[in-house]
Amino acid sequence: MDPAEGKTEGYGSTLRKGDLEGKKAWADFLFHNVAPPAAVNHAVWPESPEGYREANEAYCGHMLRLTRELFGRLSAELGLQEGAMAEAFGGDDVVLLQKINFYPPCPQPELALGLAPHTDMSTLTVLLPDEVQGLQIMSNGRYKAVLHRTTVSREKTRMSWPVFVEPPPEHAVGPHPQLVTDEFPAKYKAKKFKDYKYCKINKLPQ
Ligand SMILES: O=C(O)CCC(=O)C(=O)O
Ligand SMILES: [Fe+2]
Repeated sequence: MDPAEGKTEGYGSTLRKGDLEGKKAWADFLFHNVAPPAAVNHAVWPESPEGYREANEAYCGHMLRLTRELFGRLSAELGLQEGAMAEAFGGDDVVLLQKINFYPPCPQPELALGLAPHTDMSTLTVLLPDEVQGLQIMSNGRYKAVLHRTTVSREKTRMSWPVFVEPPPEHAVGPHPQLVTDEFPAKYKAKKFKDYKYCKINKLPQ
């Protein structure tokens, strides 16, 4: 994968990123789209374990239902119609990007982090962690991107399976018109999601 070039599928590692706050990043990961069907490239899905594809497709169906439910509730909470957020983020073309994080045991966990502090680029992230502690939520606020990072364990491998819910790349994202008023003017410019992602990955102003 090469996120800076817009290739967000495939295997990657934080190891090569060098130093962060005097610590080493210590994680491997795999990204691949699971929805919509037109965005799925099975060539980047792992061939093992057996049944991976079937399990993932079933999981994706549940994720789509959950996403619809969450969008409905989040819209209602903002005083919008139930379908407003789902529609604003691409309707049936919404992209589900599966990531699998692998944090091997690290002999000196105090000198390492799994993932450096970051906010996700997605509209929503649904995270399935295993039982090994590691996710640290660093700040919080309703509907704001949450800064978070992960740590590593001395003895245990940790894994996590976030699904990033994203608008389609060509889809324009920006403040919902019904939420822009004289009192609350637009804080962000509307732009294509792929352009937003490009700026975020390359740390360019939005
Ligand atoms: O491993 C975790 O618990 C979180 C992973 C994460 O933040 C990410 O992959 O963006
Ligand atoms: Fe994250």
